[in-house]
Amino acid sequence: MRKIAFLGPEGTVTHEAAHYFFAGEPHQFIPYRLIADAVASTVADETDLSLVPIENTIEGSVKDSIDLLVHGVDLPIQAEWDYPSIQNLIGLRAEYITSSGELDLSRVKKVFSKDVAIAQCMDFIKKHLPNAELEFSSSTAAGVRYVKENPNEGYAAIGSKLATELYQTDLLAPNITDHSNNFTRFLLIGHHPPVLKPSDEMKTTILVTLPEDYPGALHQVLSAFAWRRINLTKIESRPTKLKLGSYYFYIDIKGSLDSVLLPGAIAEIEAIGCLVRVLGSYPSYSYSQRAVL
Ligand SMILES: O=C(O)C(=O)Cc1ccccc1
Repeated sequence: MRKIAFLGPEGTVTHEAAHYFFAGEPHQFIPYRLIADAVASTVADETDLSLVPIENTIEGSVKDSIDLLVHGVDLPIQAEWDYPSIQNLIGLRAEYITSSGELDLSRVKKVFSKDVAIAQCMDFIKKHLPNAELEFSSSTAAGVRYVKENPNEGYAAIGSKLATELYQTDLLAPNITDHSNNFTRFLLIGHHPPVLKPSDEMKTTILVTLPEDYPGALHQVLSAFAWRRINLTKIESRPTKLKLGSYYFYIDIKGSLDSVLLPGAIAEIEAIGCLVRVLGSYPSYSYSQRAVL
């Protein structure tokens, strides 16, 4: 049985996703206050693995997670999954029912949620919650729990159905995400992988630092992949934090490090003076491939 750390408290989107990915497996899921705390527990060997949200269809990268992988820790990526992150408006229904029995969301004074979740529901907030201040919480479930603990204040939260059930709150409006195909990609990181079924798709993630004063270096990096017809699925620059204008490139590549061409491409970019760190070479699973274990 693996111990898997996740952003808590119980009922976060990550927790819901963990239940889905590991359905039927007797793993122990352990909640942490921050993604950084979850990952630190894996570094300290208190947990075997961490499940971290890395990217979202609407909001883009979850920067805390990318920066942890880039700067904070040296844990290999073992797998990735796509999960539909459906957000809901959650609260205590009795606070919003009018004398004629209708739900009046204009009474919501404050809405609590994780920054990425709020960003996924901005259209709904603008249209249906005209009087609500926005307040960030450390996770969606932390917001739902807070709303439960503070009744009669006109508070509501954005979070998962699982959180609605766990904190005995009501679903004020289901599925309020701005686009119906809102997916979040999760990474499983750590040194002790569970047994995984093979996937048709493998990915490799590398971190590249360009040599200084080398005009066209990024072009050369990209062309090392291009002429070998290796597909890149993501490239993002993150500051090295060492000096202004200096960046790491976080690159997701379709294919395994064991494939014929990829080691050659990496050797070529190293030859021009780039530093390359491999963050992992791992199976990639779509939502429908849940039975991976
Ligand atoms: O706060 C949560 O519930 C999380 O797990 C982070 C998150 C938020 C929104 C989409 C995906 C993950």
